[in-house]
Amino acid sequence: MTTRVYRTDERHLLGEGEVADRAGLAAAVRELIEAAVLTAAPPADVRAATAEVEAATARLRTARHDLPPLAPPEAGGMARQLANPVGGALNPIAPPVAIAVLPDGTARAEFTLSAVHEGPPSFVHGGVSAMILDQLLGVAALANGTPGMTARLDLRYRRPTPFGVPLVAEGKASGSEGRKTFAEARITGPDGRVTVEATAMFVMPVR
Ligand SMILES: CCCCCCCC/C=C\CCCCCCCC(=O)SCCNC(=O)CCNC(=O)[C@H](O)C(C)(C)COP(=O)(O)OP(=O)(O)OC[C@H]1O[C@@H](n2cnc3c(N)ncnc32)[C@H](O)[C@@H]1OP(=O)(O)O
Repeated sequence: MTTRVYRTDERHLLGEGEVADRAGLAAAVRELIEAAVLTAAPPADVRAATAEVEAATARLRTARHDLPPLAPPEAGGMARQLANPVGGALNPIAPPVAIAVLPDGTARAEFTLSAVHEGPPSFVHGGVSAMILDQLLGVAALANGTPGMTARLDLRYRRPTPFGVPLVAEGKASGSEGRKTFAEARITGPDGRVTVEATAMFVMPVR
């Protein structure tokens, strides 16, 4: 099987106004997802809401692209991915994780997860923590000037990660050798204790 990789110039680029509209849609659908998981409305209301959601989906499907759109590059950069499943403003399934890069190259995000991210009862699903750390480590590798594809991601779940409270994820590149970049990161709970630690290796593929 070969997968076609689309070039950036084949992708639809959104203007700033469209980005704001689409981010608004994604935020509303994110609320819908939480409402769908947690609703205690009577069955007739659930069925009526289902019909309304189906109507909205049909309306949006009247015209579609094959792949998520991108935002135009900022000065001299690459076209920006806005529908990434970790923190992408246009992607309703993305948990609300906005990653900033600090002057020393640390990638950092403060975020609060919710009941829709539950794995073990009352705690965050380990795959959700892994997804967030993979992205944060990838941003740290990029900030180091040595981006790549995740080749290894090693996780140590030290304590259960709570939802509904502010969490901090931080990570940084620790070195690189040729096409390989190493990085480490962690998620910390509101009590300052680490819940998950991760190390990763990114490899820049040979084209
Ligand atoms: C096209 C652009 C690429 C980069 C773009 C980055 C943009 C960043 C932008 C924004 C930041 C966003 C952040 C994103 C974060 C999320 C990232 C993901 O989720 S990535 C999806 C999950 N990962 C995969 O699907 C990888 C699948 N695997 C592969 O494609 C290949 O295996 C790959 C590229 C990882 C390596 O393939 P080879 O053919 O280049 O590797 P060989 O030449 O065999 O190895 C090179 C060296 O690396 C070691 N190596 C390779 N893979 C290894 C592994 N899995 N474990 C240990 N060592 C490995 C080898 O032993 C070798 O080491 P020796 O030079 O001999 O010392």
